[in-house]
Amino acid sequence: MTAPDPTGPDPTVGELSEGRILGRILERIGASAAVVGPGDDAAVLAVPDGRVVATVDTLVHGPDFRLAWSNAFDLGFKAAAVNLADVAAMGARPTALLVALAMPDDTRLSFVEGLAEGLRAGCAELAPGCAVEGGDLTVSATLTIAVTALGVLDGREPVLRSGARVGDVVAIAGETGRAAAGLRILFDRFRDAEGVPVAIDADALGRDEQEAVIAQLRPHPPVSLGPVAADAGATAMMDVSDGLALDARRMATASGITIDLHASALGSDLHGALTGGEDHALLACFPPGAVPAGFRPIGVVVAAGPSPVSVDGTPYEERGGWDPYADWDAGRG
Ligand SMILES: Nc1ncnc2c1ncn2[C@@H]1O[C@H](COP(=O)(O)OP(=O)(O)O)[C@@H](O)[C@H]1O
Ligand SMILES: Cc1ncc(C[n+]2csc(CCOP(=O)(O)OP(=O)(O)O)c2C)c(N)n1
Ligand SMILES: [Mg+2]
Repeated sequence: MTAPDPTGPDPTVGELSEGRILGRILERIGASAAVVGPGDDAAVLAVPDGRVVATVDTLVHGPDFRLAWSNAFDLGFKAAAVNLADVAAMGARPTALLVALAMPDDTRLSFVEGLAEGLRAGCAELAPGCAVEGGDLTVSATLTIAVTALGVLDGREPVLRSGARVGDVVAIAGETGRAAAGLRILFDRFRDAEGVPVAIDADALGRDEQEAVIAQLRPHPPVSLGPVAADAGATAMMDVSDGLALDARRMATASGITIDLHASALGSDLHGALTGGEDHALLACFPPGAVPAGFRPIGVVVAAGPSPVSVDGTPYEERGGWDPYADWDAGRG
């Protein structure tokens, strides 16, 4: 038990000390799985086969989330999920997160606690055995959550974007377009006359709409299927963060082939499935007959054609996904 804060039940971080905020975080992130966990100058992690998988993704208030729509728990969960998906997409098992938090000084302590709880829940649900093993705290005008994720390959070879071969089956695990449908609902329905985001009224949404909004705010990528795909012989893999067409183009370009997607495998909203990001589905290529349970075929790898991605043989020429520099409207709210 910590002593009550002298400043009242829910002080702002600006009324507290770094040590006190850190104490509240450490109480909530769960047990360390590291050789040395949080609290020293750095964490010490075991590396069973001598290789570390390492990635970082940042959530910034404005282009990545709005505080009217995301609560602290969901933000923590999402910050974990987007990074765990990148580790999984290498065929690896996530082992540790390092979390850098830059917060405005009027951020409530309860918000920091919610973030820590969301990070813990994201690890527990998506990558059991992975935990927050360290991080950093600082003050900033813009709330920013930068998560570094580390993972191990357990003797597997990493699955790169560049290994797809002509004749492979293109398959996906997870959703396509759901999170983007949720984001569209938020922008269309939960802003005021000036376009400023307002609180979500869940009762105003049908069940499918609620699920799409949850997919946006608290995505559940199929993290455990990354190693499964690697073990099944995946030749190439990546997570779909920006949009299927855009990310498939990155894979096709890296591999020097064309990915031909089958429209009939992508559901009734083809445009949404091709362009919607943030589901963090795992897109992978497998030799014919090797697609493991949890993945569904959505296309084939063909020889490099006029465009890196085609749909039912027709070159796909739109950008097909999110670009933070081109697409952010500069709003925060
Ligand atoms: N500032 C940077 N410095 C060095 N490498 C970077 C930087 N930003 C991105 N990268 C690398 O470029 C690649 C693509 O990045 P990104 O589009 O963020 O991938 P992802 O969608 O998997 O997060 C990754 O290998 C990433 O590590
Ligand atoms: C308020 C808000 N505006 C816009 C978006 C859309 N958006 C933000 S990040 C993103 C895609 C992934 O982000 P990026 O930084 O490119 O992650 P990475 O590809 O590095 O994983 C999308 C579609 C959003 N989620 N929330
Ligand atoms: Mg990234």
